[in-house]
Amino acid sequence: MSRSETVWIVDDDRSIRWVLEKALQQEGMTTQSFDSADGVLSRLARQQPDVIISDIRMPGASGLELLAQIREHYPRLPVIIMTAHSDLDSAVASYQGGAFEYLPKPFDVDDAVSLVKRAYQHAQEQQGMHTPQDRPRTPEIIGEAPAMQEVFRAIGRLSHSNITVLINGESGTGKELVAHALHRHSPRKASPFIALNMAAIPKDLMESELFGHEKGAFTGAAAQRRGRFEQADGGTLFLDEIGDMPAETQTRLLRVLADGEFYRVGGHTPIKVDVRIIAATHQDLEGLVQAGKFREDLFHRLNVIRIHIPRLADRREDIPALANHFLARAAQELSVEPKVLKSETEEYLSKLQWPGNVRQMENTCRWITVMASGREVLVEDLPPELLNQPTTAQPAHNWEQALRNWADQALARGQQNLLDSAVPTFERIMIETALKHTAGRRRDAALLLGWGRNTLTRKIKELGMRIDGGDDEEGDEG
Ligand SMILES: Nc1ncnc2c1ncn2[C@@H]1O[C@H](COP(=O)(O)OP(=O)(O)OP(=O)(O)O)[C@@H](O)[C@H]1O
Repeated sequence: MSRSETVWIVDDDRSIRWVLEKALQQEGMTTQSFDSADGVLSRLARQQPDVIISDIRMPGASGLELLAQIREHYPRLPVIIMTAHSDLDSAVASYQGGAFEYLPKPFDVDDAVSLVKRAYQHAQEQQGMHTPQDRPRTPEIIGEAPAMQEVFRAIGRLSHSNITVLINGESGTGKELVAHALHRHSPRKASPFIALNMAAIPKDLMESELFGHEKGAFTGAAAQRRGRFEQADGGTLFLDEIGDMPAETQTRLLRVLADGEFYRVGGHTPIKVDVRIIAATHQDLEGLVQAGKFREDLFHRLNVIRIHIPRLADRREDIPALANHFLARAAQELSVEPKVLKSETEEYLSKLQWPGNVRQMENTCRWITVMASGREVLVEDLPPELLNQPTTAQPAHNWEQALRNWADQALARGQQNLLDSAVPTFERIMIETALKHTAGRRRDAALLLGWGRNTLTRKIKELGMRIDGGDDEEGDEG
């Protein structure tokens, strides 16, 4: 680097400022310290550093307010937010507010220094002053919907652990993005994140892909090769579409997870690795276990923490933000001006089913960027396949899926005795609906439900339901 990088340190705690100053200066960086965000805001108008590292809680403007101002006025200036360990909400907020990274306190000084260096390098790459390095920045995850907030919370909660995670969600919902975020926000972030899609690898190459092979191990093995496990040593191995893993490989994987060591194909020396596994699937793994297609013991080893990524149709409120994000990205890729959605178009897009989830949305935005004629995108400008689609018309069995999602999330939250609340709710809804259809006549409603009248009366009582008026038959109770 031809000139020394300038880093601004913002913290009301003098000892933290001091520690950071010393460490960064030792690495040849120029530092300037501030004891409040207010000081920084007034200074920024005149001068900008290369990187800012800021605490959240300070007298006056908070670090998050500072972050918001910087994002708005100096979007290229990377900000690292320091947060107290326990303060998960701030961690998530800083991440969503566009912080380059957040640094949990207390931190390791070396980590802080390497983070500052990465932030600097990233900003340089963004400005095209350096050729991109091998670590492409994972795009931020967009998600205001409650179900996505739940996902962010999980990422925050797991950010100090190396625990195995199983990610569930339909194809294109963002499983790989979340896996990558889990890695980036983990103690292993400085080590590799290696992704491998089980569905994309021919069955007979899978073992060598995962574990590597020795020279001459099989026809075509002309040289020794390190497998993905070795490449991911110290870091994270993301096994996508784990449900597609062949039975023999499952057995092998289970052994590796138990022993922490393996042999390359054709090899005789055990190789020790330290790898965190994140697996993902769009399939119902429990179902595969029951059908004998997935090893139960492997399932339990992977299913330590489960994160469910909702379908795009279950987080419609995020659709406009996602669409605008992808339009901006497509415009950047193609070096054209970004298209702008008319509000009717946004609304129309928000009502579609999106069976291909976020990936379909991303592809649609590329299509629009190339194909739409004007700068403003009208409904007519959308790809033809989106124009003749049922919109929010819910398929009749959607409630089953909704129920499934509900149960999945309740269990993921550690809830127990699910049926205690689910069954009465179910019965109450059925009874209310039937009574509505019969204008409150219990005898008829019982018939519609397929219960005897006494059963219905008993249920109404047990459920503590207050049924007002319309009951013409109280007298003939048997
Ligand atoms: N919430 C989000 N915000 C921004 N981009 C997203 C979001 N979710 C997904 N994407 C983008 O959508 C695309 C699909 O996501 P990803 O590959 O992570 O999905 P997936 O569930 O792993 O898909 P598959 O199961 O088909 O492998 C990616 O380009 C990803 O960057």
